[in-house]
Amino acid sequence: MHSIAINDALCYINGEFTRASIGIDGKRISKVSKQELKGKITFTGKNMIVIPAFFNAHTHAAMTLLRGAAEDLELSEWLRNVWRLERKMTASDIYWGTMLAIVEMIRSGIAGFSDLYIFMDEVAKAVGESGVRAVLCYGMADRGDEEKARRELEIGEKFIRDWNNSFDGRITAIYGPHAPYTCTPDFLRTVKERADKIGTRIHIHVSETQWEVEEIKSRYGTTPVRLLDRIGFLDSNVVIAHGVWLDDEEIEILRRRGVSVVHNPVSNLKLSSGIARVRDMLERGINVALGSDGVASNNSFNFFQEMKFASLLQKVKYMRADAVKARDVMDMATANGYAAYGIEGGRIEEGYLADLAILSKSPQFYPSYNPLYSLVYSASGEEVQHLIVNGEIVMEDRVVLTIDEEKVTDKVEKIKEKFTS
Ligand SMILES: N[C@@H](CCSC[C@H]1O[C@@H](n2cnc3c(=O)[nH]cnc32)[C@H](O)[C@@H]1O)C(=O)O
Ligand SMILES: [Zn+2]
Repeated sequence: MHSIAINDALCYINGEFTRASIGIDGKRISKVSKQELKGKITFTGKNMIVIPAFFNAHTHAAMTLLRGAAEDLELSEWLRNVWRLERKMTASDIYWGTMLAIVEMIRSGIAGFSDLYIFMDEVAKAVGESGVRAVLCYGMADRGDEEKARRELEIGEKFIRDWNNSFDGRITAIYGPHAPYTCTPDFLRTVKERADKIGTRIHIHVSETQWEVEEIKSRYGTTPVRLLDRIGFLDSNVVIAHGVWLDDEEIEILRRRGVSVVHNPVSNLKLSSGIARVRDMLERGINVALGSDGVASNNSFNFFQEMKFASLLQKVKYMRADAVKARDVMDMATANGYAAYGIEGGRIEEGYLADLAILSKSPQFYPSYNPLYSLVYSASGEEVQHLIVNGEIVMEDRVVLTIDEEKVTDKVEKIKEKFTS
């Protein structure tokens, strides 16, 4: 008798859909079988599709608060606006903004996310209460000020001490230096040394825009990835967001160092940053995950949309329909995100964490040649019926069990007023 049994469903296993039953005990998948399984709670239904839940590998969850506040601007202009508004944010605002993000993510089949932001204690509380998984870091920027460097590092490290591995292992707390243009090489070197000492990962924005590449060249005489490599920053404990403007040699450096890259196609389009060389990276064996970025530059957490954009963009970038296939983006959205942060999830396999999304077929899933193509190219997101995270049901029949949605949207609407005055 398993605590949860999912019977006779079309399951995404090793890149294809096969009929199987899944048994869950504690926080892990304990059985994947062709036979029917017994469970205290069971899910059955001939049209059920089960996938490893998505992992949103780069976001700033509470930026839901600024969704729609700075529109049709490129990154540096957008950031100037955003940074002015972020100064008005309080700890409590961040809590409610994050809760809204989590509601949307759960409804889109996302079980876990990586967040780099401010007032991270509030983000951790929201993650704890809502039952999802997260890799969290306080976004640090020294901006060439030694005193600020010290303060930022202190906040970042206190956060790691307070929250790493909390809530039954659902939270992983890591280092989050913002970017090479807001952090000095000295600061980044210190962060890397500290991270190595305690064996912690690092998440950072790198090579997002052409402006960044030019800025780093004029300051340090080299490109962002080369700069990071020169200071000994890059290895398999580092996850970079974006990586839009990489040359061949930089891609080779990332491969050699085992760095993971998070692709954020919609945000990169919306801020007119560019289209990353995802095919080249995947072909060379780089672990590429998928992210929404903050929804002030997206403007929603819809991982089906994110997958579709990721695949379609690469097809025209390379003028090859097979540049990035449906299976590639499914893996980017699931297994690769977990792998980037060293979390044993993202696969329907015995021993893996039980983070699973159960979907039903919507009309646009018919006729059903192969659910993989329906998921990547036709889904709206409404197909996600139930979400299981760490072996617990957090959404059932599209009702998020852990969060009062109306309270959250009311609060956020009130908070918005201070940004418009
Ligand atoms: N503690 C830092 C703030 C860094 S937090 C992370 C920051 O990343 C910003 N951000 C959000 N999306 C992006 C992006 O796509 N590229 C670069 N920065 C972003 C976000 O607005 C937030 O201010 C300080 O003292 O300035
Ligand atoms: Zn970002």
